[in-house]
Amino acid sequence: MMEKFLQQSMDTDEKFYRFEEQRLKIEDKRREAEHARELQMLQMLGQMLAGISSTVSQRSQSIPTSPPRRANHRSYADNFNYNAMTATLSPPIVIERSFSLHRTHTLKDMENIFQLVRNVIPPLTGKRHKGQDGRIGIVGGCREYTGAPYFAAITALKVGADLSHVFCTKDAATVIKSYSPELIVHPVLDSPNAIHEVEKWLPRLHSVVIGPGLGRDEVLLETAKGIIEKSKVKGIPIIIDADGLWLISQQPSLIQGYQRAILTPNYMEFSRLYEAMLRDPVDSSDHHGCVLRLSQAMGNLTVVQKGERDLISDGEKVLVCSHEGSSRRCGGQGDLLSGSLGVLAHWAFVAGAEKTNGQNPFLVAAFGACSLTRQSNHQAFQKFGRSMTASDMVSEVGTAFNKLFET
Ligand SMILES: NC(=O)C1=CN([C@@H]2O[C@H](COP(=O)(O)OP(=O)(O)OC[C@H]3O[C@@H](n4cnc5c(N)ncnc54)[C@H](OP(=O)(O)O)[C@@H]3O)[C@@H](O)[C@H]2O)[C@@H](O)CC1
Ligand SMILES: Nc1ncnc2c1ncn2[C@@H]1O[C@H](COP(=O)(O)OP(=O)(O)OP(=O)(O)O)[C@@H](O)[C@H]1O
Repeated sequence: MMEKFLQQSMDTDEKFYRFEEQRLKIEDKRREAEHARELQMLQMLGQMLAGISSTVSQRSQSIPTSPPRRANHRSYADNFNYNAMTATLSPPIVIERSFSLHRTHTLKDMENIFQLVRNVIPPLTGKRHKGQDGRIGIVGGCREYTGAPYFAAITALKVGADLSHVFCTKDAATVIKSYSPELIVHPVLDSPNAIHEVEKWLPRLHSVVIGPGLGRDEVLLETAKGIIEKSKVKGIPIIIDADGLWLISQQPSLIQGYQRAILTPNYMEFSRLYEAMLRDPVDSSDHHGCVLRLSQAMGNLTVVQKGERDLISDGEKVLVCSHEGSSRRCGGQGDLLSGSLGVLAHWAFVAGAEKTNGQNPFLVAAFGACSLTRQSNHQAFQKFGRSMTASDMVSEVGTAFNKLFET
């Protein structure tokens, strides 16, 4: 009976998406025209600012704050034609410095980054339709672990995604559905043509989070590998967490150099990856250097090293998120982080260079997700103390988000 229910639910989804695809095409055309207008205005603005920027640029060249920009940095915004805009506008010097946080960072620097996060959040207006603010896919959930994909997927919705899909094994699907009617659950990961089953959905997804509750079964890891490869071909932002990171530590080339990927290792996962890539143990006296080096070794993709302070690097800069959380370390906190990052990575990616002041959107997204996770932790701990669990944190996501980004 449950299978029949799941089939019906998939059929309904299928129908909905056919209609939605039509609507999206129309909406895309409208947005393209809008972007062209914006671009024209920005080019005019760029010309006006050209005189001022050349003076500031000359001054900034004497300040050795960060390594040179990656040659392909602009590719983040290619889809949206922002490369023309960044070529016209001068580099955002002030924010550039505030991002160079490997030595010192002030409250003002932090506020600048918070502001960039606020910039990428899509406004709530009556003009948008279901799906536009984010369709996120979570790949994970097996017989042992059903909580992790649930936490990630529900957090994505609470942050503001419109639709959250979980791709899990058959065993896990009914359980995850029973936690929440809000989630769309696909019991496909252990089916014979699992990769194809997930691939069908990829054109409709804005980002994928791979790993929460995936487990380490060889067949499932092979499927995850196939999904990563298909997602890369489509240029979808990929967040890799938990057992997804186990896979990457075995086969780093799978994601190496794909700069639309964000890795979110905890202490153990970081050590595994670092040793696999750098052939050295982690230097516990130089956390900043280690996260920077790992990102570089992976081809400058974004690495979020979770811990007492979250360190975020794209191989050029290191951001530190030490927003107050709590001393409670219940399982599932990393799943909230990866789920929220799924949404924020999409928002930052499509927001365009002017909203992130030309900075790597995934750094901005990661800083937002870390702050949000820690704020949710802090609020839940205030209420529940030692009995606080990840579900209590999920209940705080909405108010934490408002407090950080909408006040
Ligand atoms: N409700 C659910 O369904 C949940 C399911 N989850 C899912 O579980 C799966 C496995 O994930 P994982 O994190 O347990 O595996 P892994 O990385 O091998 O760590 C294992 C060992 O590493 C150590 N260790 C960890 N942190 C450390 C630190 N900071 N500092 C020092 N040591 C540290 C620690 O070792 P110990 O202290 O026991 O010696 C720990 O036992 C994965 O799919 C995940 O998504 C979770 O999301 C939770 C909620
Ligand atoms: N020692 C700490 N002090 C304060 N906050 C921490 C500490 N360690 C982790 N955190 C917070 O918890 C978040 C998740 O980190 P954690 O190391 O628990 O991930 P994880 O092990 O992958 O989680 P999960 O249990 O979901 O697998 C971090 O982003 C950070 O906000």
